[in-house]
Amino acid sequence: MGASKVLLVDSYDSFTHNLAALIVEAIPSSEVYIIHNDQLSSSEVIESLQYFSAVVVGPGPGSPEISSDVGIVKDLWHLPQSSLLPIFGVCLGLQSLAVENGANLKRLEVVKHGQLSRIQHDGDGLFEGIVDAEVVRYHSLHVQAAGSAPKLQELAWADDGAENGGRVVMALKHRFRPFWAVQYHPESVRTDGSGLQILQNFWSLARRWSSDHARVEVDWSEGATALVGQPWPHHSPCRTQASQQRSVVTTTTIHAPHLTAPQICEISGVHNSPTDFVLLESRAQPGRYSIIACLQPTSLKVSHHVGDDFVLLRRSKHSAFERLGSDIWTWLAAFSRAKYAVGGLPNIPFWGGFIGYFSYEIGVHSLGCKIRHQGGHKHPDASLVFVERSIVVDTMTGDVHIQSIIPNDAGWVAATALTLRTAANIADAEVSTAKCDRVHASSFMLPDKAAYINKVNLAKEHLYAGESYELCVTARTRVAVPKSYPGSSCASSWDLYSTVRSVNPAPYGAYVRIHPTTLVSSSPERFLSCSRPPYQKFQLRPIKGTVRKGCDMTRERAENILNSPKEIAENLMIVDLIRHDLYGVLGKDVKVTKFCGIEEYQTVWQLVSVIEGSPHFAQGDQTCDNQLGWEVLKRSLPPGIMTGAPKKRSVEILQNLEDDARNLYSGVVGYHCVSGAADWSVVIRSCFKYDPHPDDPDGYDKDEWVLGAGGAITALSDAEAEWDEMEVKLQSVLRAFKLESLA
Ligand SMILES: C=C(O[C@@H]1C=C(C(=O)O)C=C[C@H]1O)C(=O)O
Ligand SMILES: NC(=O)CC[C@H](N)C(=O)O
Repeated sequence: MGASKVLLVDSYDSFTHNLAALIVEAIPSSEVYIIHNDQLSSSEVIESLQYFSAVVVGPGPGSPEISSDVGIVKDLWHLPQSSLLPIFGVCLGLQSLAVENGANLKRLEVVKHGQLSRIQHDGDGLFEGIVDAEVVRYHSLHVQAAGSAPKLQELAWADDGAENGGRVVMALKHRFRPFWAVQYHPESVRTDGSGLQILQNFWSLARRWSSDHARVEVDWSEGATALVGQPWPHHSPCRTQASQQRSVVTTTTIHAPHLTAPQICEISGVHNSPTDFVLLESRAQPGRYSIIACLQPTSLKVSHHVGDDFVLLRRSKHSAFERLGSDIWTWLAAFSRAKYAVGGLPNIPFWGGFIGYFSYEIGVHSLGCKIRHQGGHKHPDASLVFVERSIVVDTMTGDVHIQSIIPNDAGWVAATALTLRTAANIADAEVSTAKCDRVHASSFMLPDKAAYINKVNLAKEHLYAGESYELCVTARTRVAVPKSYPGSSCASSWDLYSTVRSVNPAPYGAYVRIHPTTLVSSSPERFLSCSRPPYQKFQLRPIKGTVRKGCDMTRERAENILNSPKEIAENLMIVDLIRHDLYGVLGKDVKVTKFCGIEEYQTVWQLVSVIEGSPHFAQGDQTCDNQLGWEVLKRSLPPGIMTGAPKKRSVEILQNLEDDARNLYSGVVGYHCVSGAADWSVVIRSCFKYDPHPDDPDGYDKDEWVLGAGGAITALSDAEAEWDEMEVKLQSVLRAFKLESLA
């Protein structure tokens, strides 16, 4: 017997792949095909139904009464008898079933986003074996079928008490057609075992209905693939020729526990501002390794603007444009594949490879959203250097590894090891000389409080209307700093980095000077990492939930605040979104290994979760493996913590709410090693600047540093408290600057 095929109709939600994973778990040997609700015409969808055993209609933003929000979903409930098949609806799916059958649609008084409820049911077959279910809800709208939709039967309810005037419908079935639906999210990680059970029960009911009606699916054909594509999960490995010659990494290790990464940077020429320089620094747990790129004039720099169909390649004074086959990600995957290297030390995460950043807008583009703020096109949205020589400091053991992937480069490795050994002897005797004075600024342009509060309130309106479950609203601050020239007393960008790392020590510090961009980052947050293949493990570490430290804020008080339903809900929504992102490429094996742990940082306490996954498909030969990290990155950007959920609609709303492009802020910075390992942090608690345009008269005496800060807004957010939270995050870097007195 072939696999049971299920068609999953996605309304651009960020939990769809979680539902796909649950379907595959619930239905033995099933295959799930996912289509967007506007991908095919109604008649095409109806034509495709003959190949499927059942349809699942997923959740989504918006309203079942708005045609563009539900697309062809609304037509599924009016299928001609000849095309009828079992359908299961989730959330927006239930609401559409209800509305199309005449039920009343209302707004909840108190919306439920990421909230847990116990449900009561009437013992109908859909709930067989489920006694006491605790389920996660993500909805602003709800339906009432009793009295208005005689063809529908209510099956389950949540008692919201005074909040929403008593019972809220949680499940429905059609009395005459094989349609069942739930208002809650069986696929959420916090829904109990009843989530799996409800899908299994649906499948039993569906089988029974199909057998009673002698319904048999038509054998799969190429025509079906042409309509609905490949089954989930869909992953597209790079097909370019792998290089026959593999580079071999040359490494020498010295033990130098007192030699810090910044000292090594200073020895390696960081003060020479016109050159490029890159440091990724771990200054706090859970970071461990610091990576210093030893760039040469011939090091390859790759940059790309969102929307362009080419990359700019620069080496020494030469530059060339190269056309992208399909997009920047496939270009990077192909390049990485050709540069596959072996023989580095197994414990060191980075042997050589790309280091750099991707802007927020590049992620927005990958999502298929139109970019509203054109600021993004003036500056590179991706800027990377290909690092062949590097120094990696293991902050735990004090070992310093000097490595090169250039053939016959043992001479450089040995000479650098000697230089560092000598420096280490001096460092043993001295304390670090790195400056950490606050940087003089000539002006600050801070976000306007009233405007920010207005945006928070507008965001809440979108949440009440069911457009989004959570929105990460952010604002920019601009700081003008007198320009530093050789010999001047003004602070350089490296001085600024030294100050930022001392006022806000962070696990994912970064100093990335790839002209025309300079980034100074002290991010607490890993976005995505993956270990070296084979047996790759991917990890995301979202932080959601922030409490400011201070003398009145004990750990116990912070824990009480962070363990509140509001903060947990904020984090849960992102955990579910990230599971969806990872499931999208990896398929089955995605796990939440930590849920809402409390972690302490320099100025804040944060709620942190960890989601991990491994590819369940064969990864092919080793050289091919080193590019899967690019695909996972592409399909996970922009970071969900910086958008909210569902991602696409939230990004669209945020682009309208915010006044300018986010650029590097909300993007990612990190590396992709030639071995296939990678680690990217979220660009927050950071600032960046661009070299002035030659026509900009102000650019010669001032640098403009841009800082972003914001926070997740939920329906439970208090606008004043959100402003305070944004300020706390902003201050983590803003306090590295000091406003010059005008006297
Ligand atoms: C938006 C920022 O931070 C993000 C938002 C958080 C929150 O809403 O609690 C916490 C950490 C980050 O994911 C920022 O620092 O600007
Ligand atoms: N999760 C969902 O499908 C939500 C449906 C609808 N947008 C609501 O908020 O009620």
